[in-house]
Amino acid sequence: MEHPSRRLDFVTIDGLLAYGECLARRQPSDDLLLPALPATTADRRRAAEAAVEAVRTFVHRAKTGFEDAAAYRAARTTLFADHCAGDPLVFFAAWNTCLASGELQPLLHIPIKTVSKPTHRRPVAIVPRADLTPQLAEGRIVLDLGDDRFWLLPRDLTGRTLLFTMRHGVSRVESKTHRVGRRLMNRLDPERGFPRADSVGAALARMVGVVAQQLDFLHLSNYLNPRAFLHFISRSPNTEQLLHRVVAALVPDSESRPKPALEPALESSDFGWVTGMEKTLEAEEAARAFGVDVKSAKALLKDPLYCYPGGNSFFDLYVDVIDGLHGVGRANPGKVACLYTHSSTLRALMIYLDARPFHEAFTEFSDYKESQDNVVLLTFEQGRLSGYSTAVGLSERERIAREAWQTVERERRDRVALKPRQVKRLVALVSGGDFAGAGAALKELRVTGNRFGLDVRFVRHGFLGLANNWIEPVTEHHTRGMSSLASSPIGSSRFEDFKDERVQQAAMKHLAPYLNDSVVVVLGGDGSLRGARAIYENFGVQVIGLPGTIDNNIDGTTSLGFHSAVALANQSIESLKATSSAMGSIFFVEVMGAGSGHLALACAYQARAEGLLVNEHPDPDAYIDEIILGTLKRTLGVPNKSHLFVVAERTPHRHHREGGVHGLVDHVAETIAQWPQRQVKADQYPLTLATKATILGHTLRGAPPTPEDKTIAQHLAYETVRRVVEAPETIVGCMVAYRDQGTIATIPLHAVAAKPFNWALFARMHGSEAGD
Ligand SMILES: Nc1ncnc2c1ncn2[C@@H]1O[C@H](COP(=O)(O)OP(=O)(O)OP(=O)(O)O)[C@@H](O)[C@H]1O
Ligand SMILES: O=P(O)(O)OC[C@H]1O[C@](O)(CO)[C@@H](O)[C@@H]1O
Repeated sequence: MEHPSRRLDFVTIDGLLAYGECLARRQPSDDLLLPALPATTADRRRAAEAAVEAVRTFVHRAKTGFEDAAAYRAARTTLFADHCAGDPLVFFAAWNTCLASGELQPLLHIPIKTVSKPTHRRPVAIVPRADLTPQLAEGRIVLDLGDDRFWLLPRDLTGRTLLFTMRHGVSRVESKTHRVGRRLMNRLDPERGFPRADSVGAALARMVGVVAQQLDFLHLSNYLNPRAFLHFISRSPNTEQLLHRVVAALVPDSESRPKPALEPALESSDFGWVTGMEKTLEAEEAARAFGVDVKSAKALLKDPLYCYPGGNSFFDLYVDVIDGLHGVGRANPGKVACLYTHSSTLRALMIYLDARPFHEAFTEFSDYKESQDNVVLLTFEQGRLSGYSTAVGLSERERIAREAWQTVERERRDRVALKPRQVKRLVALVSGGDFAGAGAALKELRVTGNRFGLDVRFVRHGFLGLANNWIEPVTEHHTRGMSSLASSPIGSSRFEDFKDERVQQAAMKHLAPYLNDSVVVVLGGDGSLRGARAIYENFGVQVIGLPGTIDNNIDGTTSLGFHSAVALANQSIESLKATSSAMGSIFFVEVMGAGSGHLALACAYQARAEGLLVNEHPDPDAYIDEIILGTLKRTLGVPNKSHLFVVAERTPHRHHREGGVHGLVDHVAETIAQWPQRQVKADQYPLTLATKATILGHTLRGAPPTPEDKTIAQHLAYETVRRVVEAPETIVGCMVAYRDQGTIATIPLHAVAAKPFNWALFARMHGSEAGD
């Protein structure tokens, strides 16, 4: 993520004041509740400059966290009233000046109870067919929603709340093109809004009806009685209009309309003086005020911490929504609550429910608009909100992704030429960075392959070997002792030319004799699996991929080499911890993983390292200053305490252009030397604290294979051979994945994706996980 101070260096107090004052002079209309125009203050500039310091203090104080959203709001109100003289423009200028210099970033991580994302797995509400396991279904009602998705409902509502969260659909002023927000009394569009609201109601009624039948059938008491539902709306008329349409569908014969309650958490964003403006006009106005192009101006307006003139930021709304919905859940146990709200509320909810950190999820859901999900189904249980999904069809994004997937998956199957028991030969190669366990996999491919009557060949040095025709027959004698060998006994390579289709074409000449009755097994990381996919899709080679990379960055599987790399790293880490605790020294251990921090996290977690610097971190400089130096400030000098930090290769920071441990050691040593506690007093002889870096680098790729890696390798290889012989249509064109407890699954090569970083574990390591 680019640092805000670089993107927003055009933002100045003068620019902010000029822009804010210009907007504050807009003529209000009847349906807009714009903030009052502040009195003209000659000293507004000076007041804003002074308030910048107060914003900094606010951010500093915020880092210690807040009990709830109300406490956060109160602190913000004090900042506004006491340090900005209650002038929204002074607040606007001071706040956004700090935003532009990057000083507000820590707010995205402040612990606010009930708003911090839980680090535990959430109870899921809606799951795709592929993920529906007996464990998930246990004790739940499983309802088929169509489209291969299932809704898991509790068998009774004791201690739980069901929340049906709906947005208004299409209103007269559309949030796609305009800043709508809580200050504009918006109504449903008569032509498009009413039918949309009716379809939301019909879909909900259908689902409620189906569940009720199932509850009847299961002899469970029906807690889905629409007459007993609670209804909550915002102040905007369109939410009440939606409520009436939905209730008409849920209880068609009802005489009396339910009385909804106003719920503040359902209010939309506060856009202050921008309310009602066209978004393009807003961006043009900002571009003019700051003297930049529209694209640059949008970078400011789209920032989640950007505070609208006279209004709030998206982050403020997020805090209110998440805290407020927990409140609704807590206050109504055993009930079903229908919540009628706005797109920004649902966006906040999606971001919260997504497992990724706020800033990543914020980007993912940035295009959350009219055409997307209309109903979010939630269960509040054990103090937490559960997973989500749509009830009215799929969201636009989901549908597109799903259709594309189905088409490609059909094409994968169409390309499988092998029939059961037709395969006669198996050709294997290892590609990309080498890894432990390759030997064990190759040996098992040879042994099981021969047992199933296959002629087995190995290619030396990966795709490079294909291009050079280094394909060799293999016998028992070649693989003797191979399973315990480190790295790849048949070599590997990075061969960038293979991305060129002409080079692939040339390699095909050498594979020609194998095209009819053979399977090619590619062992390697994500890049190698892309190479495998290329020859499958471009030339119809019958390919199977096996995951092998110390990075362990492929989703849905453990990759070969990972466990061995962690085991070897652990030996060095434990040695360094021992000497650290004896000598009081500080150690930074750099492990590989320039593109992904899974290896670094695993090494750091099992060794109980003091901290972990990875590429995925949104702000490594802040991590160095706050966590690494902060920890050392507390722990240096504690008797027998070790000080060891794991650093992923090339993690960028401002102390060296190569990142990683480079420059870090000097920076830490120099900073520590300045600390008062390190100043030597007369007659004192403190321990000399060395600060050192150890780069484990390629040693981890050549790690000896652990029993775990050898076992995984054998499972993967055995299943590869068995399935390609017996049911090739289930495995050709796929990566064979190793799941927990020895389960083997296949993932189409076109669906191989990056493994998300385990932020939950990261948070737990730092003692900052939320929850009970
Ligand atoms: N898009 C592609 N098309 C064809 N071949 C590719 C493609 N991407 C990668 N390859 C081939 O796979 C090789 C290995 O890829 P890469 O260097 O990304 O390593 P990797 O398999 O991801 O392993 P590691 O995790 O160790 O980096 C490349 O050198 C190239 O030969
Ligand atoms: O030294 P090389 O071969 O360029 O590879 C370095 C990369 O390979 C990996 O070790 C994966 O094999 C990455 O962690 C690392 O960034």
